[in-house]
Amino acid sequence: MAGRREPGTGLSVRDVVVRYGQRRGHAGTTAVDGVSLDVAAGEVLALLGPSGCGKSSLLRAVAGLEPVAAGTVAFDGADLAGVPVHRRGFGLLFQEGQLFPHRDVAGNVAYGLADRPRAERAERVAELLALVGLDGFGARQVAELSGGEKQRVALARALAPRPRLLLLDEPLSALDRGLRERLAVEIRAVLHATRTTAVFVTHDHDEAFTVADRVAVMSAGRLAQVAAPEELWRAPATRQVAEFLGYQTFLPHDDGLLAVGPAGLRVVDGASGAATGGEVRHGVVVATTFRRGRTEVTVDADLGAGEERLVALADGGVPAVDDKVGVVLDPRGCAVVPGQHR
Ligand SMILES: Nc1ncnc2c1ncn2[C@@H]1O[C@H](COP(=O)(O)OP(=O)(O)OP(=O)(O)O)[C@@H](O)[C@H]1O
Repeated sequence: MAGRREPGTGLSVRDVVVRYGQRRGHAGTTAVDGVSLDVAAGEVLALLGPSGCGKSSLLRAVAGLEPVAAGTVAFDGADLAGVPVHRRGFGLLFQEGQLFPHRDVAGNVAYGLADRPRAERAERVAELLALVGLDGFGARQVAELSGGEKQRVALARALAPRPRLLLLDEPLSALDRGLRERLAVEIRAVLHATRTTAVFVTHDHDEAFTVADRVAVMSAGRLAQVAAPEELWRAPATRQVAEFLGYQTFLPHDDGLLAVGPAGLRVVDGASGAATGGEVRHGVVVATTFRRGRTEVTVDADLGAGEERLVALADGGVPAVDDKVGVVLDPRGCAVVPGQHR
């Protein structure tokens, strides 16, 4: 029934459309094109997709920052049409945490707690700072913080009033890669410890897989697939989703297409190649790169879809540029995209 609250059912997005620049004689841009999505209470959902696919527009529509041209956004069964941003009970966290420069760290975290008694406020601020790993930082000035510390403070500030939904828009993208990876793990831990329901927008699939219980892949304003990280990786629904996740090439397969992932190819010498039992293809080494404790070999090879430049993992020794090597598929790094043949 419209308007009735159903506690604990979480976020429900139905057939939502977001358009920009629509006026007489101009069709405008359709940024979100009929998206339906549910986020259960306590669940963390990542909205993943390439730049311009409409992730931020969808998040902003859920927040109430962008009008919905069609469809509904509801929380715990109550339609949010006409409910302004500050009345939704949602927390927001953006790329640049937008801390108040003239307040200290504690003052920033306490921002949403103005209506609480002083002692309770202080206790909650200390609790949140401990949770984000910034115990004792309360009196520090914002200007004295590193980029990662600022985002931790922004997270603590967003969580302090116990929002019923936390919306995060690329909160880590201004940070360097190592820090981003560490903070993604921390954010997941904090969201789970506080049982916060959250939607996390990112264009980085590793980040989405680290943070989220389920990942919604968006493409050109629509949802391409919604699944748990392992399932998405194991069974991408379309070639487009697989490409976006980093599957590097696609080969004919009885049930559709065989998607070859970044760990789906190995460079082998003759003996170990034969031992795998798989067909050994031939390739020529273009480059080798040592990354994350393993050697990635860039090879030109024909796996059956014409000669392509591919990345394979070195099983044994590191080959030299221009070496002719054997290349085998490793099924553990491959997935079948069902029903697609090109
Ligand atoms: N305020 C706006 N006015 C007009 N068009 C907009 C506006 N905001 C976004 N768009 C357009 O809507 C589409 C979706 O943009 P959106 O920012 O939602 O995508 P995104 O997936 O979040 O991309 P990014 O990761 O680059 O932020 C794009 O074509 C964009 O150019």
